[in-house]
Amino acid sequence: SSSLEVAAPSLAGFTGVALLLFWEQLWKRVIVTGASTGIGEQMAYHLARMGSHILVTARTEAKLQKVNGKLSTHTCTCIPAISYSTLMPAPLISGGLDMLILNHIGKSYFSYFDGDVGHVQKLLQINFLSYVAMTVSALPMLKESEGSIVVVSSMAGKVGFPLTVPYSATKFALDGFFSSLRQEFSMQSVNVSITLCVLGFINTGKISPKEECALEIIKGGALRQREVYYRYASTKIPLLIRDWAADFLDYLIRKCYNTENLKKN
Ligand SMILES: NC(=O)C1=CN([C@@H]2O[C@H](COP(=O)(O)OP(=O)(O)OC[C@H]3O[C@@H](n4cnc5c(N)ncnc54)[C@H](OP(=O)(O)O)[C@@H]3O)[C@@H](O)[C@H]2O)C=CC1
Ligand SMILES: C[C@H](CCC(=O)NCC(=O)O)[C@H]1CC[C@H]2[C@@H]3C(=O)C[C@@H]4C[C@H](O)CC[C@]4(C)[C@H]3CC[C@]12C
Repeated sequence: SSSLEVAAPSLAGFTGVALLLFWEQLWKRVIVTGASTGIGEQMAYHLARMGSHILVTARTEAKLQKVNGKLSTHTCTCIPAISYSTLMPAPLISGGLDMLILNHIGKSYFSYFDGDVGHVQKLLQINFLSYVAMTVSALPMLKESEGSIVVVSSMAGKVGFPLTVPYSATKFALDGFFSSLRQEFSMQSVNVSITLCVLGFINTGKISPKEECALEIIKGGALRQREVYYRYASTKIPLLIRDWAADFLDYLIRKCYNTENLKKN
């Protein structure tokens, strides 16, 4: 179909071709959270081109409506963050769910940890607990479809980067929860895949564009990969160093930061 043709140039290689061939059978009904901007928005566009039925969520209705306008026939729903623990948009999807892409994040700061426990708690609610709640609500449908959960995380959820303490804590929590859950799925023969996406810094330029990143996430989820690394070399290599020489990696990371103008706590 024309939608698949649009996606084709970016999906090079064997896995890309295989993915395109089985797309229709694999998963069509997808929820993308935090899809009003950034990587989530780009995932919505890719999925729409591939013919998926998508439900996008975010707090700001106006931004979502703009995205929805570009998606034409697809569903757009505004889910406020506060409702995440209790409300799941799943009932809005009639006929089931094939893939849940958990991507949204709350606002944090890029500075030394300021000791604000309330902020850590709030961020855990948005970046972690809401992911848990949505997973629990979606699980019956995902079990039924033998579908996939895709969790968007970060290098800051694998390595201790400075200046992102609350954010990093929420991303490490995701790894713990979903890695453990993956083990239990396997032990109980639950055929729902869990893909954790480890992203480096994404920008709008040529080095790590959000459009390409979004496609890599979708590909990894559809192929039921355990983890996605984007970009591969610049995320995977530091993680290999971490496993053998953690102090050395910490030192290399610190060397990249200019903290002269930062206020110490
Ligand atoms: N950009 C980067 O360099 C990197 C990003 N990542 C990860 O990629 C994912 C997407 O990041 P990115 O595209 O930069 O994010 P954006 O900041 O562009 O988008 C965040 C999305 O989450 C929504 N959101 C914001 N606050 C809340 C809230 N309180 N409750 C619910 N939704 C909220 C926003 O919409 P609204 O405000 O309307 O609610 C928006 O749709 C995240 O998981 C992030 O950790 C990982 C590594 C690097
Ligand atoms: C600087 C980190 C990336 C180091 C790295 O792996 N480089 C190789 C590559 O990028 O390919 C960044 C890894 C995660 C980033 C943070 C993040 O996850 C979310 C926020 C995004 C926001 O747009 C900027 C601030 C962030 C906290 C961002 C900061 C940079 C990272 C720590």
